[in-house]
Amino acid sequence: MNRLETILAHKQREIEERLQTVSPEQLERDIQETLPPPDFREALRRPPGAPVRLIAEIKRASPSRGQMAPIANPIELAHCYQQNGAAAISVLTDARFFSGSLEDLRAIAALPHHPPLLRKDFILHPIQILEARAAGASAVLLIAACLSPASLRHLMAYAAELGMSALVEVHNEAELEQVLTCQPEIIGINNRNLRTFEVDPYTALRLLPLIPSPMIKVAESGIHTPEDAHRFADAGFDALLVGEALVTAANPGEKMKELIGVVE
Ligand SMILES: O=P(O)(O)OC[C@@H](O)[C@@H](O)c1c[nH]c2ccccc12
Repeated sequence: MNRLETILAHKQREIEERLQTVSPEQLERDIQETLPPPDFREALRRPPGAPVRLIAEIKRASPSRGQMAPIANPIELAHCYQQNGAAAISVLTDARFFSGSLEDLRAIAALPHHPPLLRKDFILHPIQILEARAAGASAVLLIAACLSPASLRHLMAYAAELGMSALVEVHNEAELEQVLTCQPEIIGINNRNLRTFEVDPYTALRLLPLIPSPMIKVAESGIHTPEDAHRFADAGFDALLVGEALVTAANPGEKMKELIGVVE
């Protein structure tokens, strides 16, 4: 099994357990009592001449890096991201491989005037989108490598029904071609191959010209230096998704300024 297959096998089991314990009706009632979440898509849109947007990620660990940062207080880190101009915050909610949780997301969603939150997980079933919305997320990640075109379309429609956005992630031309038939509003190009966890920073630059212009384009993974940020910003990406470089920085707020400060 490659790394992605191992993760997905585990995720299927986790979803089966969740379906035994959570009540969709209760989640729907909870949602009715909350305000609609802030608009993720609008937060990422970059008008001509404006600086590139930054999606700052809360990430403790990953299969490729192991434990990266303890992040004992995710609310404090989210607050720092908010103070330093994050357009949105990505919260890894997978526990087994990334040491995250839906609790992290819920706690951050309680911050006043927080930026839109993305549930970053391996989403295979609508219950995960319902849980994300109930926890306060504005958006979910949908990974083309994990989903058939039919299930991608179904999950995108369900997110829209709940007033949420979907960040649809691709890693190569074939995935992009499939995904474009579903007409997503936001496409993320992951420089990291989830089957091997290797990063090739040219992936996003190579695929960018193949994306029709009204779609919002996000470059993901392996962005560490101002030069990296500059390269993707100049190429025309609306937003950059950055995890490791921020969570391992001695001063994540300074690191954010360093990354977005260099782009005009
Ligand atoms: O830590 P990095 O290299 O800055 O990467 C962030 C983000 O792109 C990465 O966490 C990610 C992108 N797509 C994913 C899918 C699943 C898990 C994680 C990811």
